[in-house]
Amino acid sequence: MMQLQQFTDTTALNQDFANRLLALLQQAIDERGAAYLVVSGGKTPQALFQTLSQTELAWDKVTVLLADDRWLDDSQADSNERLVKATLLQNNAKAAQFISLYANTASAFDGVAQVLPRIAALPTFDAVILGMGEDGHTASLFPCSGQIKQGLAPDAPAVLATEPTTAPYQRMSLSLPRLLNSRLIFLHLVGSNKLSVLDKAMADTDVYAMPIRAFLQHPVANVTVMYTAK
Ligand SMILES: O=C1O[C@H](COP(=O)(O)O)[C@@H](O)[C@H](O)[C@H]1O
Repeated sequence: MMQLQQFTDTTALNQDFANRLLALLQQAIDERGAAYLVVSGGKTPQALFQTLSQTELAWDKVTVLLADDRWLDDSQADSNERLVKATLLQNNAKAAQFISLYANTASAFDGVAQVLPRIAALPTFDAVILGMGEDGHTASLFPCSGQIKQGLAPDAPAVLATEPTTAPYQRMSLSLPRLLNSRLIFLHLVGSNKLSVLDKAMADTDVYAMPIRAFLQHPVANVTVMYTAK
């Protein structure tokens, strides 16, 4: 199931999105003394992260982790961890805990044994913010990868290594069932090309061709799409 929220521009979207996230995180802190926020990397969320980092919240009670990362250490420009540290974990949000999806092993496949225990025992997330590529990938669940059936399986482990053939770097990605284990799921889209991809995703049901469908068309999960054209 999917609900589309459209905004006039990124400023309006980011303000509304930050307010929604704050309310969710505050509710989680009030109810269980801790909150869990899963974010995506790439270009789309950078301005949202900067807005969020300045908000008033007991950030020391918030744990932040990525939905996926490229198999790069955080000194590398394309590391999602580097992006989150430079934009979200700043200002007030500097106090948040961060769980890395990276380990210093030669390949992501070798790193799974180290990363899996960090994620597998976490409770239900409070909010997951997904991104989407133009091929319909989300997190690092790529349609072109040999691991896509494993990543979308209902009994998949919490994390898996993936190797896209149409994008650079091996990846570490949370799986479909681990990402679905969240109180709320958002899909963050900026640009009319992403709206066209969303339309294509809603027009068919083959999840292996466009993995974002597994979230948008899930029979129980409710995904809120936060969209602006510019
Ligand atoms: O490779 C990735 O791509 C997606 C989409 O990125 P964007 O630059 O189009 O916003 C992102 O959600 C994911 O975290 C990232 O690793």
